[in-house]
Amino acid sequence: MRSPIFVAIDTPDLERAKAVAARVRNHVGGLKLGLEFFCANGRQGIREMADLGLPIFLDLKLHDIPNTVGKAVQALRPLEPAVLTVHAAGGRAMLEDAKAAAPTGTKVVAVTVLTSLDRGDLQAAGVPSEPHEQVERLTALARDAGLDGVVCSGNEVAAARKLWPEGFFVVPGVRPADAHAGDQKRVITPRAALDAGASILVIGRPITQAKDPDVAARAIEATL
Ligand SMILES: O=C(O)c1cc(=O)[nH]c(=O)n1[C@@H]1O[C@H](COP(=O)(O)O)[C@@H](O)[C@H]1O
Repeated sequence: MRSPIFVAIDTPDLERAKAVAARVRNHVGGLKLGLEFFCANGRQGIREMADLGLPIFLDLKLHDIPNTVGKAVQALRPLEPAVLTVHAAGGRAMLEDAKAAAPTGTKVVAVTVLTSLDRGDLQAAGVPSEPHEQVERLTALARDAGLDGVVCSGNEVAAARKLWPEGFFVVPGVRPADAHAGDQKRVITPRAALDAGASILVIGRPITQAKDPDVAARAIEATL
């Protein structure tokens, strides 16, 4: 079976991205490319990474009015990513337009509450809820809008899956027991995330910043 690990290749440097991906390709299930990579390398860069033969998770976290997001997703159609992200907070109409514009084979998933945020950050933004309440609320919104799944932390994925048993659950903020959390506030180990119901795990720095990314990916895989 393919590994549930999608490695987050967060770099603007195409050659470095290719080198890291080539090192870890046998121990991960796919490549996640985000804003940093896309702003520097665009659609051509995504195509070059797709040539390595692994599924591509295009993490652009689109969040705008429905028309703009729908047109942006249309512009991305030729890339046929395996997974594409939008922000659930964009609202139901935006989520529906994103899904309608995506290729049939693309899973459109909605980011609920970023794993870098905690209760205090939500309060400061005017959201008077605990992260898990807000994740549940936005998971129900994404489900009702016809999306394929959501992104949430491993702390909430069990509750979110209860609301949406057939949903596709992406869990970032994943840290092996001895790793630094860095800017992530809601973290979980890879094993615990899978046990709680994650469909795939997004793991970046614990692999990409390791002295040997392949060894790091293998060590994480061995814990699953
Ligand atoms: O959508 C995401 O992938 C995402 C959502 C979220 O809530 N938190 C989050 O960290 N991510 C992404 O997951 C990756 C995490 O990277 P590391 O913290 O280095 O493992 C980054 O590429 C983030 O952009």
